[in-house]
Amino acid sequence: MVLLILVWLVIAVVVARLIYTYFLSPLASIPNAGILAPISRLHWEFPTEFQGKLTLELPKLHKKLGPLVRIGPNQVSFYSLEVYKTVHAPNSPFVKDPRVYSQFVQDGHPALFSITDPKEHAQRRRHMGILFNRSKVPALTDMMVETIDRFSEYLGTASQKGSINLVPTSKFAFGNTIGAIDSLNAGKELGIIQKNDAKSSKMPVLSSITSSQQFDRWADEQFAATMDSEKAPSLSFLKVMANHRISEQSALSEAKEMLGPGTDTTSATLAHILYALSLNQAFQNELVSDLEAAGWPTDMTALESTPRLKACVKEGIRWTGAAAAMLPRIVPKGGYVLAGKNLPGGTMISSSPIWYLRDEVAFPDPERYRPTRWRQDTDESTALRDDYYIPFSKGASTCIGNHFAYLELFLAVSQVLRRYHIRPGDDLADLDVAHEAILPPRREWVAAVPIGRLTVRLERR
Ligand code: HEM
Repeated sequence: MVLLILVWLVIAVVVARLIYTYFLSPLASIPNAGILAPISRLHWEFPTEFQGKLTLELPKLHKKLGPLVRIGPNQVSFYSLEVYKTVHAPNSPFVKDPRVYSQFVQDGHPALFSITDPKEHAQRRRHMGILFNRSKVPALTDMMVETIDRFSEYLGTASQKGSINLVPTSKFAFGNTIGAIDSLNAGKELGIIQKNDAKSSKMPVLSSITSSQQFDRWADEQFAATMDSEKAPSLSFLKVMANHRISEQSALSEAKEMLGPGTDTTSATLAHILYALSLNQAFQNELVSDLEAAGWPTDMTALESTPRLKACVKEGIRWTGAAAAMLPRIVPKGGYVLAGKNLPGGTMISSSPIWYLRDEVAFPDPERYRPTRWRQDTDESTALRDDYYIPFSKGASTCIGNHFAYLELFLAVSQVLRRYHIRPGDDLADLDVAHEAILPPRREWVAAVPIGRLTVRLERR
């Protein structure tokens, strides 16, 4: 009898919860991503993300269902530039969701990316400006050129055997990044890389970060070497940070946290640009002529004043959409009206900046790599284009590395072109080499990962 009552009680609670979730909750009037999505994130959002399809599927659903889609009991996805501008405004009351961003904290010391308290975040950002502001980034030019030289040498050696697949250069795995940095420095690869690469076929960033003991050891060694004035490079991120009101421990956490957002993004973009250039020989030749005429500059002002190079890189950043993640924010206490719906305080809302980069009106044929779209004179259509170009997001947490990324990409594209003529890979030899590359199929987690190969052949000039 008691058991029967218990069973009925459980059923009553479940039914009451279902009635609340589907009919009475303030989110009930928002269309659902899937029939079971409002019950638990495990029913729709988590499995879709696990497969790397969340940011690929949601824009299709938004097209059918409108600017707001419920993806979990308390989670809403939005796709509207107007809403994006409100949520990511400079003094926005929508803060980063600590449940998500805390996953990126290293050693219990939150860094810029994972700090969720707005005041603490604003203060850290001011301090970090000493390295990342537009006026400071050019100081990194020599260091970047030196590293790019070694990277170009590596490409030359690798391509002696034939076509090379650029995906390992860009494949998203935190481990790959560390491996690339470390093998460039020491000429050897760390064991952690193989382990991470094996694990990172699913949800790469999580699996990689959790297997980070070896990484921590490696980072500590790098830190000790950097702080040792005899062994240290003349310009060092860690030293500058540690000498500017940021504790040594926080400086190390900043450096570690930055490896993901700061390297996978630019390496994926570079790989996509080189691939696209291999398929558009006419554009590549024109770009080389411009760079030759400008004397292969390495100065940032000269690089960004070379219109074809600027168009090449800007379109590469748009087309690659390397930072694919949804950026979860919390609706402030008291609730907020967005897209005509009153969302209660505490709701998690998110959107991916790369959706706006693929807007069909702002960027006709968004899947095509078309640098010329950045060379049109300013008019009404370019205003829309410029408004939708938000690869680095907007507001208080807009990417602090954007000038760094531009300089790195300007230098990497131009220095690789200086040494090599980029031809399509052998498997693409039948393709017309005068076409606009189409975005290769991919999966998207925190970063975008091409499913197939991006091959090119390099011929020394
Ligand atoms: C094509 C290259 C890049 C793209 C598309 C990109 C994109 C983004 C986006 C969309 C955000 C916002 C994330 C959020 O709100 O959660 C972000 C933040 C960030 N990015 Fe980048 N990024 C790039 C390169 C870089 C580089 C080169 C660095 C460092 C050297 C970097 C470091 C950071 C950091 C530290 C943040 C956190 C900023 C904050 O919360 O104040 N990124 N990036």
